[in-house]
Amino acid sequence: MELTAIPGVGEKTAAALDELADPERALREGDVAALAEAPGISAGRAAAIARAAVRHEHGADGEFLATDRARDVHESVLALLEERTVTDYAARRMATFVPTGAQSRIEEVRALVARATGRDVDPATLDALTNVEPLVDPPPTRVRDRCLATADAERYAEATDAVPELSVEVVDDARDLAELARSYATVIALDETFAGVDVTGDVRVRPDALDHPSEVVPERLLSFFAANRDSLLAAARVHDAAGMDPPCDLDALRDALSRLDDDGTPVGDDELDRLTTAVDDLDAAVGTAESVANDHLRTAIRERDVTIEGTDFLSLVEQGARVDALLSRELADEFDRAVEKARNHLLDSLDLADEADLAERVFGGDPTFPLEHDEEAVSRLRTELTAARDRRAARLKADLADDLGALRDPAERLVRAALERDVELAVARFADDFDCTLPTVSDDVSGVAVEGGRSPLLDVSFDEVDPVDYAVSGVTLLSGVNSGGKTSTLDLLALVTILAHMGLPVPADSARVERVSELHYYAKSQGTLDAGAFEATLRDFADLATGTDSRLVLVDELESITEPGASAKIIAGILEALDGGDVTAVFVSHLAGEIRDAAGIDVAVDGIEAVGLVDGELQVNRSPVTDHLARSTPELIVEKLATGADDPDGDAAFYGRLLEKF
Ligand SMILES: Nc1ncnc2c1ncn2[C@@H]1O[C@H](COP(=O)(O)OP(=O)(O)OP(=O)(O)O)[C@@H](O)[C@H]1O
Repeated sequence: MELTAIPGVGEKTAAALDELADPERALREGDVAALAEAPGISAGRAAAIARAAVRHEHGADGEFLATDRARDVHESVLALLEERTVTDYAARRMATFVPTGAQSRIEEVRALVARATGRDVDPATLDALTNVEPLVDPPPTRVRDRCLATADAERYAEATDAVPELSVEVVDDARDLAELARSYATVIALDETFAGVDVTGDVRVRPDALDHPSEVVPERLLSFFAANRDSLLAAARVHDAAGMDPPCDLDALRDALSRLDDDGTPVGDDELDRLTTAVDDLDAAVGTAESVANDHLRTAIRERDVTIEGTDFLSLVEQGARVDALLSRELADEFDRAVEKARNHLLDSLDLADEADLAERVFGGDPTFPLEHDEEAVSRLRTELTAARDRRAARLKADLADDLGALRDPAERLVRAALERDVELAVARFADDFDCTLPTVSDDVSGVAVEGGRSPLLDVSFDEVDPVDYAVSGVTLLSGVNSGGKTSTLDLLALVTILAHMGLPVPADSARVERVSELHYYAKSQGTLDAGAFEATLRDFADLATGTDSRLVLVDELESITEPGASAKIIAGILEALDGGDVTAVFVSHLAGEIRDAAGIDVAVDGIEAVGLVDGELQVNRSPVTDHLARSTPELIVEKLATGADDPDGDAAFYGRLLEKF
């Protein structure tokens, strides 16, 4: 797909979208989360791009929603759908459901609806969905124990880009490599020319390293899974709860994730835990072991009677001979026992079975009091333990990355499927909550016909909405009492038409909708317009009258834009212009009779009829009666007064004369 061919996508946006791994897939599937990952593209903009891409792909670049009121009704529909989503992703994805006149797009969404309405909306799935989010790529973290090395400037730039986690060093020869091997635990040489060089240290020659970044930096894969763990586990739960076929073995995924902590370090390995604790606690354990030994010696010395020969005593006094000699002679056994206690403490407390030889060298030597550890032996032990810990961690990372590598693509699919399920469940809930059915949308239908239509956009609760039957085609005036439901009927027609062209089910027992390419819905003006606004409105209608696309036109009380006499003539003229075109037009008006009289064509007039006044309240039949000019509210009130009047020469005569005027 040529990205700049999508309306609204310029060179800059196209370049930003090109940064994505698979922009075409994201556009095709309306994956707004993926689109919003492109640099500088906000979530709102991503939705607008996805909408434009959908229309473009189906050859429907024109705007179906031609007026503000039409766009408002669409927004209200989206709000009802969004309210029924669990994830932000699905809420944003709803914005890609646009009405179009393109049959292929309508069919595409209807296929989704067919899948969705068969779904069981169970609480466990909805609950699991709360933690599903689109996967994120965490920013690269610096890895300091490894580096890449190359003698080639181009490879250097390539490596810096491909593996930002590692520092890339320029080397000229084996000597440089050897130098690096002293600073890094592992050096990965990228040039074939280094194959076979003999250098001390862990130097690997991997000319293909940049093609396998997860082998060079398994940390990348591990931090990806660590960062997305909650979402992946939740997506796995969604699959289980909803009985979906997962793209990978979920137990294997759970097992691999349980071996990873939040910063991407492998966990759950006893040997790594042992080595890590041993390194961390070494100094403290040596100190305690020393105290154990010295406590033993102190007690032994305190309890011992020492007999000292005269010569020894003299030598002590005269030559300052050390007491150690005495210790060695008199307390050799106790010293040995103290050393053993210290060694055992060190071995036991740090669990050093494998490093016993090195550990034992920490205590020993000539008897002294207090007993002191051998710092050099401690340092050797520390070096050995640290190296073993790092080797173990590296191996575990490599093993875990190996297991997770195979799960990387399935993980994407797992989360995407769960998020798409949220979209489907929201549609299913919408259809269920408002008793919807899939309408017929076809070129063979003329106009719109709704049976048992109940608009969820009314200002009364859905349970209290009276079902409306109405079929209309061609150019029609809709008359009726005040507050009878004329505007609500236009809203219902607009709602059904928009939903039908989105491919979605409609809140009615049944509906047949002509496939059109534009909806023009004009809301009632809030009062008489000034000359400029009046002129602008007439120009709008001139465009509408001269347009050639198939259209549904809904207009609410256009007469309120100017004085009644002029309005009737203007509306009659507009209806004449629309008549005979590829248009279904419904004009709500209180001047239906006057307009019909002024029009040079036969204009159909339907009416919402008040069946009477009960306790001052109008009783209304909400379904317009075809070919019927409904009586107005004033007429009904005058009629009521005439019926109730009792003085034939007084009020009854007056109301009677008034009534005759209607
Ligand atoms: N199908 C319906 N079921 C229940 N209540 C309805 C229905 N249609 C309309 N109403 C109620 O009637 C009220 C008035 O409806 P609406 O504004 O559509 O009448 P109207 O004929 O356009 O009035 P006006 O002539 O004053 O413009 C609505 O606010 C709603 O409360």
